[in-house]
Amino acid sequence: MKTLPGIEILHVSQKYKSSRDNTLTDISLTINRSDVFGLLGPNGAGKTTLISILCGIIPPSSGEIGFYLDGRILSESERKRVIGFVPQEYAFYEELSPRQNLDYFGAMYNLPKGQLEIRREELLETLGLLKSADKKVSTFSGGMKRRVNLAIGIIHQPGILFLDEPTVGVDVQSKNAIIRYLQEINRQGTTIVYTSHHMSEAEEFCNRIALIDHGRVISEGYLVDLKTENNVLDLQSLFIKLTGEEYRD
Ligand SMILES: Nc1ncnc2c1ncn2[C@@H]1O[C@H](COP(=O)(O)OP(=O)(O)OP(=O)(O)O)[C@@H](O)[C@H]1O
Repeated sequence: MKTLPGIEILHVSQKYKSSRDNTLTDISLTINRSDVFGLLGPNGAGKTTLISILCGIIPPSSGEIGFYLDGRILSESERKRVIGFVPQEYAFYEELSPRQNLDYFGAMYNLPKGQLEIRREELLETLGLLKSADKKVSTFSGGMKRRVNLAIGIIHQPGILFLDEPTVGVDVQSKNAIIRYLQEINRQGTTIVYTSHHMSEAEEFCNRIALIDHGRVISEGYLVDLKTENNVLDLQSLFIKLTGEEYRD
């Protein structure tokens, strides 16, 4: 894929009414169409706030965000169709089965019935959920719930996908399955923006990153370049070098 812009973030700042200081200050980033882009940083850095703004869940206090597809800027209604979001919290109905959940969320995107059925079965199979497809999600393990959460976020085949810690609290098998699947859809053309606290996972998965600390971008670029410039061998060392050793809570 060529290096075309996917998302342009210009001077985004955010101040919650209840807090004294800005949570985000003057964030400007360009995310390319072909990227797996990691938003990384210590606890409380502002990653979830930024991803929530990018998904349109909360408006920024100031600044602008442009979404591009095939080199042209998307309208508000196009954005809603093109964007997918996999939140950190589970976003499904525990009392429903994966099949019922996918039918419900697919209908919310107005997917035609036949198309939805094909997509639903494809996702259940690829994410290893077929055998439990009619059982209540409340009975599932953490790894299975994460995979249901992912399936729901991508039911409408988004062109731009945001994921907030998609592999938190899951075993290696589920983590690998999720990352492999995300790599595949990125190869097929989906822009991916994700947050994680797993540095080895992010190192394997992302081509570009932004390190956020105290609500500001303190470093951004291609991971290989950042490691060379900072004379470190891995992402974890880069993270510690740039954000320090002290606790953030
Ligand atoms: N709705 C809100 N109202 C007020 N303050 C908030 C709200 N949401 C988040 N914050 C504050 O904004 C700061 C950034 O939080 P955010 O969740 O965006 O960080 P994060 O980088 O995702 O952290 P973590 O890695 O712990 O998930 C924190 O100090 C948090 O307490």
